[in-house]
Amino acid sequence: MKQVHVAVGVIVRDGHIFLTRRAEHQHQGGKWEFPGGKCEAGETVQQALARELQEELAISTLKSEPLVVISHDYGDKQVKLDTHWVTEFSGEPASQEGLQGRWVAAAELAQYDFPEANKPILDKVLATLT
Ligand SMILES: Nc1nc2c([nH]c(=O)n2[C@H]2C[C@H](O)[C@@H](COP(=O)(O)OP(=O)(O)OP(=O)(O)O)O2)c(=O)[nH]1
Ligand SMILES: [Mg+2]
Repeated sequence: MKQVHVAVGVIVRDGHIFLTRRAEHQHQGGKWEFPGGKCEAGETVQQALARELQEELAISTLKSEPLVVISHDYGDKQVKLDTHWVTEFSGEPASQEGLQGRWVAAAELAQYDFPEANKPILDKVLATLT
């Protein structure tokens, strides 16, 4: 099965992370996630990240750096989560697609239900911010 390459942004400001909630009809629906989406043909992961954050949250990414890359097999779908810190951006994140979105304190991230593949991302984020 083909692996889906996903650009994922951990948007951080003042010890808080911006989370969005996946729509019920989507893969891993209802779970909280770090914003992002699939890389399109011919795009670098940074370009895909900037495009997705513009589309989903209407922010412009000014500075990002690699955090971790995770390959995970959900059985029905194989994903590669190419995860980046987003440390500088312009605009105020606002969920554009009718989805829920909110700033969450790092110490409260563990209370949220994330997709299975996110575990190592959470561990790294918590190790860095708490
Ligand atoms: N953006 C994002 N995706 C994640 C995370 N964790 C995780 O397993 N994923 C998976 C869910 C999806 O299969 C894929 C994200 O692609 P996407 O945001 O374009 O998802 P999508 O639902 O539009 O994809 P599709 O149904 O059209 O195939 O990566 C996460 O933290 N953020
Ligand atoms: Mg998405």
